[in-house]
Formats: sequence, C-alpha cells, structure tokens
Amino acid sequence: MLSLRAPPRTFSPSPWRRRGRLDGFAAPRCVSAAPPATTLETATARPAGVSFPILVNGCTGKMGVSVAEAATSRGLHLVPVSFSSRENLDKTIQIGDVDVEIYGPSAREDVLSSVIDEFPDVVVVDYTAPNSVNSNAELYCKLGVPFVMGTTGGDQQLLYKSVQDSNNYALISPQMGKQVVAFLAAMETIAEQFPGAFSGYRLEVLESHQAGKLDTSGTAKAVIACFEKLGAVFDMDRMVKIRDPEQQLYMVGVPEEHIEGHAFHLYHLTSPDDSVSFEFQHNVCGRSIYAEGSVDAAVFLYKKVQSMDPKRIYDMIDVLQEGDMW
Ligand SMILES: NC(=O)C1=CN([C@@H]2O[C@H](COP(=O)(O)OP(=O)(O)OC[C@H]3O[C@@H](n4cnc5c(N)ncnc54)[C@H](OP(=O)(O)O)[C@@H]3O)[C@@H](O)[C@H]2O)C=CC1
Ligand SMILES: O=C(O)C1=N[C@H](C(=O)O)C[C@H](O)C1
Repeated sequence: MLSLRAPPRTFSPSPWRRRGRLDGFAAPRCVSAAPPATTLETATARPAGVSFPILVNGCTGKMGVSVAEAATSRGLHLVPVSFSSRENLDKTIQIGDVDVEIYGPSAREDVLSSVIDEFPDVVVVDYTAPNSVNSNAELYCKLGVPFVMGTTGGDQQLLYKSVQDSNNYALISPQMGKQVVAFLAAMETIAEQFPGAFSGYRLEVLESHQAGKLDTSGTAKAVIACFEKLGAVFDMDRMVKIRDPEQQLYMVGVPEEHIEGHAFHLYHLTSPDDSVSFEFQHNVCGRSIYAEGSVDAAVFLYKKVQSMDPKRIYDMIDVLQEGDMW
C-alpha cells in the first residue's frame, strides 16, 4: 500500500512528500496558471457558435455556478431555474444578469416540464451530488430532456441503462477537462493496444480534492480501469484519498488559494522486482477547465440532438474526437 508514513523500499511513490520537487513542479504552475474560474472564463471564452437554452442543475454548488457563468459568457441562454436537495429554500442565485430560482425536490418534475414546454431544445447540465445522479438521470430520461452528467458517483451501470432504455440523449463523463480527457483517451488506447503490458506491476494511487468532495475521484477510477486492462494490480480500498486541508498544504503542495478547489492525481507503477517504475500526474487548480469543457459538452450534445444522431450516449472523448479542442 502507498502509505503516507512508510514509503516503499526502492522508490518513494509519493513525490507529493518530496517537497522540493513539488515546490518547483506542480504547485507554482497552479499559482500562475489558474486564476479564479470566472476571470479565466470571461477572459478566454470563445462564443459557442450556436445558441440554445441551457439549464444548469446544481447552481447552489461550486461547479453549478462555474458552468452557469461559463455558459452565459459563451452566449448561451441560461434558463433561470435550478434545483436543490433542500425544500423551501426560497433562494435565487445571480449569474451575470440572470436570477436563477432554486426549487426543491417536490417541485422539480413540474418545473422541469414547464421549462421543456417553454424551451423545447433545452440541454441540462448536472453538477449535483453522487446520491442524486440516478434519480436526476431518471427524471431527465422520463421527460426526454438531453443532459450532460458531470456529477460523479452513483450507480454508473444504472445511469447508462436509464439512458439506453429511454432512448434519451446524454453525455456522461467523470472528467470534463479536455486536456485530462486527452490523457484518459491515451490511456484507453494504450490499454486497448497493449493489454497485459504492465502485467504484475503494482499500482498505487493518490488523489487529493477539496474537503467537501463526497466521493472517490471518478477520474482516478477511469484511469485505474485502464491500468488494470494493462495488467497492473490494484486494490481500490488502498487508494489514498486526501481531503484534509493541512495535508493538502504541507504534504501534497496544493497552493493555499486552491485548497477549496483542486484535483491532484498521482499514479505510481512498480515492476514486480522493483527495478522499474512509472509515474503519472495530473494536477488541476480551480474549476475553469471543467466549466469550459462542460459548455463544450453541452454544445456538442445540442448539435447531436439537432442532427438526430443515432448514437445518443456520448462521453468527452467523443467531444475531443470531433476536434473541438482549443
Ligand atoms: N465531471 C467533471 O469534470 C467534474 C465533476 N465534478 C463532480 O460534480 C459534482 C459537484 O461538485 P461541486 O460543485 O464541487 O460540489 P458542491 O458540493 O459544491 O455542489 C453540489 C451541489 O449539489 C446540490 N445538490 C445535491 N443534491 C441535489 C439534488 N438532488 N438536486 C439538485 N441539487 C442537488 C447541493 O446543494 P443543496 O444542498 O442545495 O442541495 C450542492 O450545492 C461532484 O460529484 C463532483 O465530483 C466536479 C468537478 C469536475
Ligand atoms: O469533485 C471534483 O472536484 C472533481 N471531480 C471529478 C472526479 O471525481 O473525477 C473530476 C475532478 O477530479 C474534480
């Protein structure tokens, strides 16, 4: 196991502990490359090229707000409605000049039906919580509204089944950051082409996210599935999940200003005789990479619905393959 206290004999698979290296590697890049989400989005946003109504579910949360802001700055029409797990919240959230009204669970079906009547070509983007993934997807499928599922967790098999059975359109991805998706796509290609190439290698994984993250990194799970196809051995119970801000600051090296919004991932592979090791990292500060990717995903899905594309269920690799990457 990758222990935070006792690094293995030959290699330390935890470069996050080697402060010198991280000080000069991951952390400073984040400091300079990740201004607050809204600024980056506003400064670099391209127009979406098309305009359509977009409803962002989860606007009481951090990703919901970031996606809603990115959508408006890309010229999409933000539907002034979102949902919460709480009843009678009586709350509006201001996104640009749009006041988004928040409805509780008992109103969501009626409200969403009215939205669909008023905006028949609406696309929903979901950034809520792992325990609402399946019930939200059921509702979108029941009402036939296309959706982008950015929320991780839940029962993923059931999620895909709901979409398949309803013949709805959906784009599902635990990772909307296009550059990270490109890494994941490369991993999937390698796994496909060279199954067993890392046979017997031990895999150790660390992921660090803001303390409020409820589930294990969905991205890490997807990358681990590729390493397993390559033959590496991994016990999911031994994943090192870091949610403690102190550890994130002093061990992982997350810049202080990103403690409340970061996603650091480290994968370390060691050969059976300890003579060879590999290490991969993707470290994200802030949320703009996901917000922009989510808007691209919504645009992609909207176009697929309009062209009545027969595939109907997509992921972010499909978006990249369409060449929509900047
Ligand atoms: N695919 C990707 O690239 C990324 C995925 N994520 C995932 O997105 C999800 C949200 O992340 P984040 O915004 O940081 O989390 P937050 O906790 O900030 O926000 C989640 C929000 O969801 C709301 N919520 C919970 N249940 C429901 C429900 N049934 N209906 C509507 N709203 C609900 C909560 O508000 P309330 O209390 O009002 O209900 C909360 O404000 C997580 O699963 C995370 O892993 C995050 C980043 C990138
Ligand atoms: O909750 C987050 O923040 C993130 N969640 C996604 C995941 O679980 O993989 C993507 C990224 O890690 C940020």
